[in-house]
Amino acid sequence: MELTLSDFARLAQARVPSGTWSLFESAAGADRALDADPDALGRVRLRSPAAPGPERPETATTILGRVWDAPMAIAPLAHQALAHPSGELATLRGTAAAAGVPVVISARTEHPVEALAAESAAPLWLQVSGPPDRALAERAERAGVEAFVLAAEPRTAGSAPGPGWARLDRMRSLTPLPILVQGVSTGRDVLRALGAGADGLVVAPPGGGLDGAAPAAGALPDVLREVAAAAGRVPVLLDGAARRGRDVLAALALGADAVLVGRPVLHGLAVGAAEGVRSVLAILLEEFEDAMASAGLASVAGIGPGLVETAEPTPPTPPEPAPGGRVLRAADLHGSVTDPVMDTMNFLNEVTLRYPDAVSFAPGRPYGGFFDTEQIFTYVRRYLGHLASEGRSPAEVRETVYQYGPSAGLIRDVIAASVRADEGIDVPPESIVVTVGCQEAMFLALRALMAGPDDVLLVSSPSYMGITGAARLLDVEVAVVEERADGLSCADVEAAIAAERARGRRPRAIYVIPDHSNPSGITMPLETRHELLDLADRLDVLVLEDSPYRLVSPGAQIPALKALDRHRRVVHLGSYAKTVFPGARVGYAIADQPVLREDGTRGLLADELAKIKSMLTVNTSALSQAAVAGALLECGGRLSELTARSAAHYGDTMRYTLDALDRAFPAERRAELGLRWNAPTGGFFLTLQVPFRADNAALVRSAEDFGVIWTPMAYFHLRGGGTGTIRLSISYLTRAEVDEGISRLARFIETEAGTAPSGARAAMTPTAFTEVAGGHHGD
Ligand SMILES: Cc1cc2nc3c(=O)[nH]c(=O)nc-3n(C[C@H](O)[C@H](O)[C@H](O)COP(=O)(O)O)c2cc1C
Repeated sequence: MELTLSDFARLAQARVPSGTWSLFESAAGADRALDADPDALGRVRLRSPAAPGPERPETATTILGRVWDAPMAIAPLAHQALAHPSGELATLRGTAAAAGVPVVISARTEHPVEALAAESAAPLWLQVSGPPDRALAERAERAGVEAFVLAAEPRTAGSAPGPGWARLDRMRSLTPLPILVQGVSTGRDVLRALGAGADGLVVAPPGGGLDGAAPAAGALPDVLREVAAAAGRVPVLLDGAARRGRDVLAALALGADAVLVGRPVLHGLAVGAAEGVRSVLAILLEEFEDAMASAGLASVAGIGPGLVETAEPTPPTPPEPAPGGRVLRAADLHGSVTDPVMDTMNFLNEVTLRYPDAVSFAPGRPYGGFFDTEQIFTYVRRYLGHLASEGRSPAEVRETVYQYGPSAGLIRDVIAASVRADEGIDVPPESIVVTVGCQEAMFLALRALMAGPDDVLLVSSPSYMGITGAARLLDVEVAVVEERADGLSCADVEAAIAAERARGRRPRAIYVIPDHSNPSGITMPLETRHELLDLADRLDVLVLEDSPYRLVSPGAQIPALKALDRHRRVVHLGSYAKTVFPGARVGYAIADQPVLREDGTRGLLADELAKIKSMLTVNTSALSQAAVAGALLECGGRLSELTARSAAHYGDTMRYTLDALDRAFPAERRAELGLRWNAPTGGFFLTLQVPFRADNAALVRSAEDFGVIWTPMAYFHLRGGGTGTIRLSISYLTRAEVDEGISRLARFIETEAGTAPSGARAAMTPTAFTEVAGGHHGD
């Protein structure tokens, strides 16, 4: 008869004194109650496959860069000598004999870490409780420990214990090894842990929160799902409750990456020392293989939420691989998929979703108060009427909107007239390509200009993520020119070009946002614009000018670089997202640079961009182009007339926000705190230098304790920096929201600067929260 883990439990109970047995059951010493619901995983219903999987599925998995034989590890266990005198040493031997999986050594071990390491063929992780200790961290590293597990702070009756985040910070400063945080049980815990630099999470069963927050109310599957969803790419380990191989499968299907096995190991130890531990793990592993095979799974990567049978409809899940089929590994996909540049904003978005009551200074989206659904129809009709007035027949008008259209765009003439009227940019329609948002214009320009591996794009830093993301997608090398306090310096650009050339590279273009930049809010002075154009001419580079905020900023604007461009050095990347509406996804490129082809014919760079576009998006939606052209025609091509109201609104909100900051931090207080901000004359963004580290951890504290969200400027610095600066977007907020938001921000800043008592949120009235509800994704 094949033994199961419950057989081992029974045998163990018979062997150990009853006091020891009740200690194991209650786990006195684990600082928390175990298993609010011991069969939580057993009750998870798994779907049966259409066809069985291979008899011996692949159980190996990669966690924190190491391959494990199976998605399980040994939980931290004190008191092992009560199960068998050889205790942890036998556990280490038994584990190594069964499978290459880590053993987490309890913080309460009685053995020096060196002695355990000497005994261990299994990877060792070390649990750390109490204040992190440099000497121990160093000894552990020297002994070959591969990761640390930061124990949850003990709960104390009636009082909330310290959250333990300072310990994580401290531990982070002591070791380069991965640190996993134990005891997370809510999405909020996850955000805090990730914000403080955790490399992995150990999920507490319901009832065991990390920071003394209310114990997770949900059942284990819900808790696990929530944590796994918030964790993203960081591994999630479920702490306990696996009693059968099928439980391991259920845990993984709910989102865990592995499970920690506790008491079954003690049972094995009590029954047969190292051999008992080996048997227990071998049984669990074999059962796990069987469970995978019955679920039709060939490998651990194929385990997903689709496996779980649910009563209520589930959100769409990634497709299961066909039985016996293969799954794609992210590591085999283009590097952009896993590049942190590509998901910098995810954390911010996650925070925004988690704290919907916070006032958010993060989103760079236009104010919605001026949108009017009917207007879309008016605009489209206006453009169709315009086509008819140009002599097109009804059939031709119909074809224009219903059919594919020219790749370069339908509305180039309307755009050419508009940029002439508004900006004094005098270019023929043929030099324009209408794109799917400005993002496509960037993509086309980079694709056309960046011909080989030596070509480099210069980008002023802090940088807009759209351009660095597009460069990453295209494998384009980026060289950074750091902005100074007052913006880009041409001497720095020249030095960067020289440095790149000295490295054998060919700088092709520099990307700039000259007006009210995102993210810094800085505007390039007129002299610098002339200087930059001269420099571009002299050093034979192009300037990619992206300037979406000009016409939604109050007052006269400094001429656009393209308006000053006498030698066709500027490719202007236009956007109608802020001026008309972002849902249209219409932008454009002005690329009037002459191109000499191999056959001696000439064309414009715009022709080449259109060629590329024909293979990317074919053409920009005719309906969207019609809506935008209709808007331009409505105002006689003068977009500035259409945007006069929104420009005044944004200008007013910017001034209002600056005044609110002034009131919150009068000059003297500002100086005491070392707090500074710039005062943009337009655009959506301003930046604040703050006297503390404005990182993800600070952002979570700000959202959670003060109800205010902002963007860390460090997100926009490609080569590090910006850690003491935050970006505030004013575009989406009403005056009431600005008032509330700045007063919350002020309390947060004072607290971070160590000058005000924490817990300010508790002092706020609940109505203050509900009145200003509304958090949104940032960009
Ligand atoms: C006797 C005993 C000692 C334990 N010691 C620790 C410990 O030192 N640190 C810790 O974080 N958890 C400790 N635990 C909890 C286990 O790590 C594990 O989370 C728990 O047993 C749930 O897993 P299981 O359901 O597989 O037993 C202990 C549990 C038992 C039964």
